[in-house]
This record gives sequence, C-alpha cells and structure tokens, in this order.
Amino acid sequence: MTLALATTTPGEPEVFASLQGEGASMGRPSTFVRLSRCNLACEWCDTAYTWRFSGDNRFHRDDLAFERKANQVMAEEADVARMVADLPPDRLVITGGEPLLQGPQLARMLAALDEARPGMHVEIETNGSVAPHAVLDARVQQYNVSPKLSHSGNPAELALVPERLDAWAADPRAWFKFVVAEPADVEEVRALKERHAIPAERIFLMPEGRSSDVIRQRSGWLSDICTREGYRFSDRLHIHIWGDTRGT
Ligand SMILES: C[S@@+](CC[C@H](N)C(=O)[O-])C[C@H]1O[C@@H](n2cnc3c(N)ncnc32)[C@H](O)[C@@H]1O
Ligand SMILES: Nc1nc2[nH]cc(C(=O)O)c2c(=O)[nH]1
Ligand code: SF4
Ligand SMILES: [Mg+2]
Repeated sequence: MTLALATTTPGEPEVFASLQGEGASMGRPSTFVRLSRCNLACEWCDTAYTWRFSGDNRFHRDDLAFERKANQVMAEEADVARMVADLPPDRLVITGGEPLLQGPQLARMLAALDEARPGMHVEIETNGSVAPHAVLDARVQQYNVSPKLSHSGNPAELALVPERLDAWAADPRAWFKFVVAEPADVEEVRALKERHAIPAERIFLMPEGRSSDVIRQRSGWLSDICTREGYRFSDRLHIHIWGDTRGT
C-alpha cells in the first residue's frame, strides 16, 4: 500500500521535524509529512511543486490517478510510519498538497504509527473542501482548515463547499486559518463567518507571503483588523526562521 508524497531530495519522502509555524499550535515541535496532489490550484501556493506537475493540471480531478510524477515519490505506508516514529517530536502535522485526498492511505499509515509509537498528537492541514475519511477522522486531534478566498484564483464552487464549511464550523477540533493578501479579503472572511456560524475565536487571519519582508509589511494592517474584530492573528514563524525552504 502506498502514499503519494512530495520529495525534498529526489526519491526521498518529505518527512521532517520542525516547529509548527502557523496557527493554534505555532511553536510546537512537530514532525511533518507532506503529501503530493491537490484538488485546488492557489495562485500563490508555496508548495506548488506538490501538485503542479508537467503541463497544467488545474482542476482536473481525474489527474489524481496515482502514477509516478516528478516531485512525487510513492512510499509504503509502514515506511512513512517508521520515519515519523524515528523523529523526536510527539506531534505529527500532515500536510501537502491536500492530504484529505489520500484518506484511506493516511488511516493505514496512522494505524502503523500507533503500533510503532502510540499516542502521537495528529494535526491535519487542509483546504477544507474535502470530507475526511471516517477511519482517519477518528484518529485526528486537530484540523487546521484554510478555506480559499477569491484571491487564490480557485473557482468558489470547488474551494468553498457549503456543507463542508458547516461541518468544520461545528467540529470543535477545527481551527480556521484564512490567508489574507489585502484588507478587502477580510470582507469575504466576515461573510463566511456569518453564513457558516464560525466562532471568531477559532478564526486566524494569516498574511499571504513567502518572505519575511512581505509578511511583516502585511502584519501591520492585518493585526489592526484582528484587534478591532476579534480574530486571532497567525504569523508564519518558519518563514522568518528559515525562509521559503523545503523541509522546514
Ligand atoms: C500548502 S497548504 C497545504 C494544506 C492544504 N492544501 C491547505 O491549503 O490548507 C499549507 C498552508 O499554507 C498556506 N499557504 C500556502 N501558500 C501560502 C502563501 N503564499 N502565503 C501564506 N500562506 C500560504 C495554506 O493556506 C495552508 O494554510
Ligand atoms: N514549519 C512549518 N510549519 C507549517 N505549518 C503548516 C505548514 C504547511 O505547509 O502546511 C508548515 C510548514 O511547511 N512548515
Ligand atoms: S489548497 Fe493548499 S496545497 Fe492546494 S494549491 Fe492551495 S495552498 Fe497549495
Ligand atoms: Mg508551508
């Protein structure tokens, strides 16, 4: 059984220990597993190498067939579990790409992990447009849900699935993390918050930016909006420490 993972060095699955750089667990030592493939195609995606393979695969869900692709490695679920178990952190962050596209494979990987190293805390980074597989869902402690606003360039009918947003809003494990590039983007956050009854204390606003300079520039007005409107602010700690570097 295999998982499609991103690679940092050719042939090597992108599994690494770092600090969680964003959201509710920022600063916590965590092991990251980065999967490949995505059902969306954000214009500013900082990990487009996980899904933008040869040619243009925007919005073609049938492209999710698991053949070998550049920047992708197929790894045995048990081998991924062993790599995670051998790293020091007791927390796991599963990201991508869109990890919820590989729910059954992740559920099996986590079952193997529980054999090798029981009790790890599991967080999933997701764009929030896909329902989690039931067996996987039962093993997850935290969802970091990042619904995509119009500046991402995704069609709203793919990115913002109303019944999914209602389900995340009702799930106490879910934290919302909206990427914001301009003050006007926050209007869309306000509308989603009202429409789906998302509690403001579970909403982070995070500046779009792949460099410390851009993040810092946008943090001024974004932190003012958070202070006025009761949202939480999320920095991007890993970018300040390591820059936009794979495997950090
Ligand atoms: C690469 S995504 C992978 C997980 C999932 N596909 C998602 O979008 O949530 C991980 C996180 O990085 C955020 N992100 C990606 N590119 C970014 C950028 N240029 N600036 C700020 N955040 C970004 C996403 O919104 C998401 O919260
Ligand atoms: N350090 C670090 N923290 C992160 N939190 C979410 C990340 C992601 O790409 O999903 C990420 C990442 O890539 N690196
Ligand atoms: S949903 Fe996530 S992985 Fe997919 S393109 Fe957007 S930011 Fe990148
Ligand atoms: Mg990242």
